[in-house]
Order: sequence, then structure tokens, then C-alpha cells
Amino acid sequence: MIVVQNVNKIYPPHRHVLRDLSLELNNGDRLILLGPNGAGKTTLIKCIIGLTAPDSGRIYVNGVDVVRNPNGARESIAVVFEEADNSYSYLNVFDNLLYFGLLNKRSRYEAKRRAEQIMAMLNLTPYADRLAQSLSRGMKQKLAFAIALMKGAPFLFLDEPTLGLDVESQHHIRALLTEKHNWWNAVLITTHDIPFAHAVGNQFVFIKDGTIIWRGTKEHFSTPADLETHFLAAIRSYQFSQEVGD
Ligand SMILES: Nc1ncnc2c1ncn2[C@@H]1O[C@H](COP(=O)(O)OP(=O)(O)OP(=O)(O)O)[C@@H](O)[C@H]1O
Repeated sequence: MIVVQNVNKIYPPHRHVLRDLSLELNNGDRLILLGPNGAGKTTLIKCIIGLTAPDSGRIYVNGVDVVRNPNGARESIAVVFEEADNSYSYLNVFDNLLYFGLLNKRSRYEAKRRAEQIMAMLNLTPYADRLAQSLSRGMKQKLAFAIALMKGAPFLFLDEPTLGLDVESQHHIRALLTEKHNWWNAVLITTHDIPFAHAVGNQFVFIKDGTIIWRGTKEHFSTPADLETHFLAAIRSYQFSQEVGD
């Protein structure tokens, strides 16, 4: 379980990016963070994985205090940032996966088995012998996702996972995220892709100006269009109340 309590983040000198933000990520959650550009989604992820420290508030990852022990907390989270390139360009796809499996203290046999499973799930098997440097942008994005899965962490964070992916690759990632398996306990996803969010998410958090303006479950939206309407209405009413308050 991940607990974020009353987190504030201010980039110097006065950029207040997260404002008293609290949320939980529980086992089984596929939590979608939806928010306009600059809302603070990536900053929130960076705070949770200990890449940047909040100015106030607490964050616990399976009981580990992220500010006091960022490395301990990070062990439990696999992250794929937008347009991530975490692969070794001079290794082929399979060797990249094998390498990261061994790095994460798996036996050679286990790392090989997992790499083969992940390649099959993401339709990367035909590319197993291709050097990472020869892959297209979208394929590199899939490889970054596959490498994150090799970590076998209980929490998976994906920042804009469908950006730049073709329709079939998006389909593979969507299927993998919604299939029943025990590869991770919970996933947190930032995206601007409403159909993807609707297909994958079971929990939704709308964020604007570093504040959570709405949270709820998938039951609120029967279609992607419903989700979009609800999201736009939440953003507009928040703007309205801000203006009234000014
Ligand atoms: N290192 C930094 N120093 C100063 N300001 C920053 C820094 N990183 C981000 N910001 C600012 O903080 C705000 C929130 O950025 P963040 O990347 O968290 O938003 P986001 O919701 O992920 O946006 P997007 O949807 O565009 O990816 C933005 O105004 C951004 O310019």
C-alpha cells in the first residue's frame, strides 16, 4: 500500500506544484491520474519514488517512509517515464531483459523465463535479436515497459504509457494491464488518453494545480465519453470556484 499524506511541493522560488495532496494506492488498484498539462502528475510520481523531496507531508511505500529511506521505498516500485529509454543500446532486446533480470537478483533460469513471458505478452518476441538502438520510438517505449516488468516490483508506475505507440501496441499494453495475474499489486498511471484510461482504470483521480479535485471509481463512467465529460466538468467548476474565490 502507498500512502501520500498532505504533501506540498514548491519549486524555488514560488512554484507551488502540489498542494496538501493526499491519496492511497491499495492492492488491486489501477489508479488513473488525469489532469491538464502542468497539473503536477509527474512531480507527484517523483515525490513517491523519492526522486524529489516534498516540502511538507509524508509518503509511505509499504510502510517505508520515502523521505527517510528513498532507496528502500524505490525497491518496491517500477517506473516507466514518458519516452523513457532505460535500455542498453548495444544489447539486443532479449539480452536487455536478461540483464535487468539478473540485476534484480533473479537466477539466470528465472530471468530467462520471465523475459520470454514478457516478450510474448508484449509481442516483442519477433524483435528479441534486434539491438535496442535499432528500435523505433514506440518499440523502445515497449522495451522500457518490459524492462520495468523484469524488476518484479509490487507497484508499477506508468507516465503516459500509450504516447507514441501504434494501435496494436496500445492494445497489448491495455491487455497486460487488465489481465488477471500477480505480476504487481497495484498500478498508477498518468495519461491524457481517455479511451485508454477508461479501459484500464478502476480508480480515478482528477488533479489540477496540484490539488485533487475529484476522486472515484469506474462505476461513475459507463463510456469513455462519460469520463471525458465528467473530467472537463470537474476542471471547469474548479476554475470557476477559483475565480469566485479571487
Ligand atoms: N524541476 C522543476 N523546477 C521548476 N518547475 C518545475 C520543475 N519540474 C516541473 N516544474 C513545473 O511544475 C509544474 C508541474 O509539472 P509536472 O511535470 O509535474 O506536470 P504534469 O501534470 O506531469 O504535466 P504534463 O501533463 O504536461 O506532463 C509545471 O508548471 C512545471 O513547469
